[in-house]
Amino acid sequence: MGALWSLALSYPEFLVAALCFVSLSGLRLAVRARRQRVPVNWPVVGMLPFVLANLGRLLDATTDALRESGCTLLFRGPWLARADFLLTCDPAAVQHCLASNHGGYDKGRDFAEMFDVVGDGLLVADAASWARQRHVAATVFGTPAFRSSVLRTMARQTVRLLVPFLDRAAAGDGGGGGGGGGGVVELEDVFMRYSLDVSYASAFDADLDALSVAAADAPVPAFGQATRVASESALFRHIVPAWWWRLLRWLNVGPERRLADAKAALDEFVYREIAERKSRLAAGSQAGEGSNLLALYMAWPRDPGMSERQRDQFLRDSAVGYMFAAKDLIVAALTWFFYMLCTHRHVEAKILDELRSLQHTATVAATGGGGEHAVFDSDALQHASYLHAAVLETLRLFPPAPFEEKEAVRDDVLPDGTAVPKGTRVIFCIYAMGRMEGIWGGDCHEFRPERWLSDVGRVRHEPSHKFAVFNCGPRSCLGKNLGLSNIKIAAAAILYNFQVELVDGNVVEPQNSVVLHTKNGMRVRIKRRHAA
Ligand code: HEM
Repeated sequence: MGALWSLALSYPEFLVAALCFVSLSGLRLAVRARRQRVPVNWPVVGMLPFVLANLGRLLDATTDALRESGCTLLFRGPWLARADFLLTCDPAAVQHCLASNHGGYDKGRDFAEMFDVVGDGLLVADAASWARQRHVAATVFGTPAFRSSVLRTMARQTVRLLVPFLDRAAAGDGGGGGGGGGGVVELEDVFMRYSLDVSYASAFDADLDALSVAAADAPVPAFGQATRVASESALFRHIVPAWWWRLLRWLNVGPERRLADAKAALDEFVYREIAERKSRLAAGSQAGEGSNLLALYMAWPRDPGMSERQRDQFLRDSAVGYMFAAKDLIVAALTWFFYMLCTHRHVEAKILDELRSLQHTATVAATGGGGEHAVFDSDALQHASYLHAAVLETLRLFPPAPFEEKEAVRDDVLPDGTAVPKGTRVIFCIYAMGRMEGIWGGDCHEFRPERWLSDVGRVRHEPSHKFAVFNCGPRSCLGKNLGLSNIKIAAAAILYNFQVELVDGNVVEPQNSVVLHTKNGMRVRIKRRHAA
């Protein structure tokens, strides 16, 4: 060091030249960073400045970067942070990694650690453990009694909770007040409570009533909030270097503390529920029977190699995984669906026409307070093709799970020739896929349900490597049809009976999370739709 310093002092022109070189390189990178949308790879910090500079619009900035890089780019994290990953929105890569070469890609131990709130459950399992759990889940989800019980639960919670809650809000009692008739509600919060009530009842066969009129002003139960907190923390763990969030976890501060509290809330609740059922079963009651998720999992023959503790943990991980899979994604889908309808009134009008033509199939339900409302169940909505198309179009632009992630278990090459060394994390940006001209055409940014309809008005099928919202290949979503039914049942009930208008000044934008929640919620005015 001393020798270098004396050399620099003896030959100052070297020092000046070195300084000029460093400054010019820095300047060149800075100009490139400003001009182009592809992230610049800075010395030491890698592409982290791109993330920090775009924190307010991470998904759109990532989409722009992918568009400019031809759909695939290598994201460089800070030096020594082991945070490099391959980012892609190329349907051929999706097909290759998630379907045809599925065995070459795992979720990976890093992912399981980042998403440890679901324990060793299906959502993070790999290899033999995944195959075993997938088999159990596919059997449970495929049980006709389970499916019809979940569909009944969706319609029941819509009639007894969602519609009365909004009816009360429309009468001006929904909190938030304000002029213009009707009442103001935060719609994403309403969906969070509703979806909690649906998934809770289908998992545990008990009513939580988080959306009851009586609970309107109470905070969402800790159990319900926990899944959302965990999703935000999972993204945080993806963005910052692993040593950083591990340190925060060790210190139990910041987002890691919130995550620990969320996990404790989930554990306390689910383990208590399991213990109660077990003791009722031991006492000879039929409490463990039924077609709810926990009962079906408890009835599954126990693996002889499993201890009682491991069995309880398996039940806990399965129930928590179900709440993750089934709850927050529906909330995000419903919220963005109503955002799209509020900003595309002509689509709303077409759905209403369709629902009116199906009016004879609706069930009329009393909402208390002397009011009556029409509600459609999943059978009644079988023929609502335009509604279905509008839901798919929302999911294309606002996929509830905006990213999918895998790790290469061996060296591989993507169809476009990109080399994937063993251990590389590959992140599929599903959000960007919905906004690529090369995939959906020049009008890909438009909300146009018609793109999903054939000439005779039938819903068009799109291959899952192009529309990967429910994943693609052997790990595809097991609850796709149930999820779509839930969205349509809730959406039809709301649309048919109420007008929903965005409250002025409420900017609705995506939050940085592994689930596409909104950043600040969505405040809307609810009015009764007298003309219905
Ligand atoms: C709009 C609603 C939904 C969307 C967009 C959605 C999307 C997805 C996606 C992207 C995955 C892959 C996750 C991964 O591997 O990282 C997945 C998996 C899964 N989903 Fe869904 N889902 C929805 C609703 C549901 C519902 C309602 C259920 C249950 C009733 C459900 C059950 C599952 C299960 C069990 C898996 C795990 C499959 C496996 O790893 O083998 N999903 N879903």
